[in-house]
Amino acid sequence: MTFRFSLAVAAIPEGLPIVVMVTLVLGVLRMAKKRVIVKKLPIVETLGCCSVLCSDKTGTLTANEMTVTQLVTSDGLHAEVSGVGYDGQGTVCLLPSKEVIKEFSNVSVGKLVEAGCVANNAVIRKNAVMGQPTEGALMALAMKMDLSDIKNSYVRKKEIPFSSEQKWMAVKCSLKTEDREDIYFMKGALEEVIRYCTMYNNGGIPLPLTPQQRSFCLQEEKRMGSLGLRVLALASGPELGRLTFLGLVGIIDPPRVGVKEAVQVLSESGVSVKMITGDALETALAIGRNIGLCNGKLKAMSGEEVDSVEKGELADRVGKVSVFFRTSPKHKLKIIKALQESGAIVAMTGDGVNDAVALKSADIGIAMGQTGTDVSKEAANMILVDDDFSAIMNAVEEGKGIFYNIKNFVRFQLSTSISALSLITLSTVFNLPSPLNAMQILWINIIMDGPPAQSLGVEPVDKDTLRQPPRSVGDTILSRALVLKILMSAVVIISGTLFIFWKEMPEDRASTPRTTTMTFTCFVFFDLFNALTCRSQTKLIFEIGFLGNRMFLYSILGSILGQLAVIYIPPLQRVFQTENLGVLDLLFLTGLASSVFMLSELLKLYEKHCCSTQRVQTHHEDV
Ligand SMILES: Nc1ncnc2c1ncn2[C@@H]1O[C@H](COP(=O)(O)OP(=O)(O)OP(=O)(O)O)[C@@H](O)[C@H]1O
Ligand SMILES: [Ca+2]
Repeated sequence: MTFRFSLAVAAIPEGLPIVVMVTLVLGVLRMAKKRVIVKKLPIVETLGCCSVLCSDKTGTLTANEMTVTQLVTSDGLHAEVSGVGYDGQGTVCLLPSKEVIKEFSNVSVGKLVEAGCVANNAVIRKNAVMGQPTEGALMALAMKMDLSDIKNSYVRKKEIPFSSEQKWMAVKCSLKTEDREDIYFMKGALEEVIRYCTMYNNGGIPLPLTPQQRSFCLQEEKRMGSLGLRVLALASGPELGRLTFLGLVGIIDPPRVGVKEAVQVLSESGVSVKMITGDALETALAIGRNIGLCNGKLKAMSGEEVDSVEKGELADRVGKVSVFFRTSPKHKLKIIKALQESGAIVAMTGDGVNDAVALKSADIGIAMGQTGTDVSKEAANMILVDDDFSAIMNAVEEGKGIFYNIKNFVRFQLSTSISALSLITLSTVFNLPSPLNAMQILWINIIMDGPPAQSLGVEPVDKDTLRQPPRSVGDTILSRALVLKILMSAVVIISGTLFIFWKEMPEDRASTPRTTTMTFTCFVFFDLFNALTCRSQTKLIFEIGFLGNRMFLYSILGSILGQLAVIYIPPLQRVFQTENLGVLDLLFLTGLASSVFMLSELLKLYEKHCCSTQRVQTHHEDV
């Protein structure tokens, strides 16, 4: 009895957690090859449930390579800026005259560019920016007008630094040469900057800022924004609250290559992509359309609105919104929490310090490896090494594939283990000699937990499975359908093996080496055929191809050779209590064992047929 009990223990698939772990680790390694670093193992599996991807705009969807392309002065002069990069190549031309402006040849443009250069912490050295790209763009503009040295004629006395909540920054300076009163230079979002202004610059002379003038600025901001430009307002004056408004600059930041395609694939596979940005509505919408967010049917919500909506109501509304604009870090957090409340599994990508909190609270935080800040990388649990947004798509597919593969080997291991346990139980109950001895059970155990199971974990997963919608977190691995399939395979294996056991049993009911060898080999063959059909839940073997998984082929081949060795090599025969079998015996066993494979393949065919007729029916109903 104790002997049988220990046999039963051996038949438990204790290798299951290890196989799951190894499969996850292999997944992480595969992802590393695709330039995605995963910091926590379970994230791989969570990716398959991801239903919403929130992305910060600047630096994630766009390249964060900022260039000023146009400007408007407060007195209504328009100018276009040519040249990209930071080498000072390019010109500023007034429109429509195309007159090239240098230094202060036009006072209004000169003052505007000067403010952008002085209220600035970026340094351009060897054609590269050190500091924020937005500020780098303003430095490059100053270089194009030969104004970049003007910063040195001021002494900076104080700085009110930029923050994503405040959305502006200012410096207090005095001229080095003259002993004049201090002067403030401010830059930031228009609606913030204009609150500190009482005057506007008109050809070098400050005039009171009238409502008409304000609405002109707003209109210009919208116009530039709808071209997808980030708009910054500039002002200067003796005191915050008594500033003179100088004008606006429009900064282009092109979408990253491949983002549009990635957004499309993600949407098709059921992940809805949302943009959360600190920029203004028009800019956000233009970029959103450009990258094909929500097929261009965009619904937007501002940070202010996020604040004003009741907590419960927010969860209902965020799902339908695809662009959040003028947000601060605390809004990003609120939006993610609301999405999670509505039942979504949320991934969030970001690059800045201001994204860190949101990255931490999302189910999957994704940071940019090259341009991202260290804080964001620390907070994230996944890093895109090359800042390649489309790598997220690969990672999500990997996540879905791994869950699918885990299901496959769980099916394989459980059906084997149930069969082995039942055989031992049945023989005990009916007081028969044990159909399998201890060494044989051990061998079966190795096959069950070892290479064949492991190789099911690396089965390449077909595109159809990857395009399926994200599974819900509540989905268990052991669904009812899967349990039924496991039981069905187990019943076939048990009946087949018992049949051989009965057939090979001599009259006196004392089992001989031939009896156990036949029963044992029968069970092992059943197991290998079972593994073959477990390679896919839905696809027939012809569809996935016999040679599709090299690891699997090797491990099955190894198992067959091992089995033959156990039967035919004398020293092993002694250990396993086996004896030689004839070719006909082997052929007969192969034929019998293939039944578990055939049956399961037929079931797949039947399910496919049902599925397609169902689809046709629903299609008819749709019509
Ligand atoms: N260096 C800066 N100085 C002054 N104002 C700035 C600066 N950088 C950005 N702004 C203003 O603040 C707004 C928000 O910028 P911020 O960098 O916080 O956005 P963000 O949340 O990082 O954007 P995204 O989510 O798109 O990356 C910008 O639209 C711009 O008007
Ligand atoms: Ca950013």
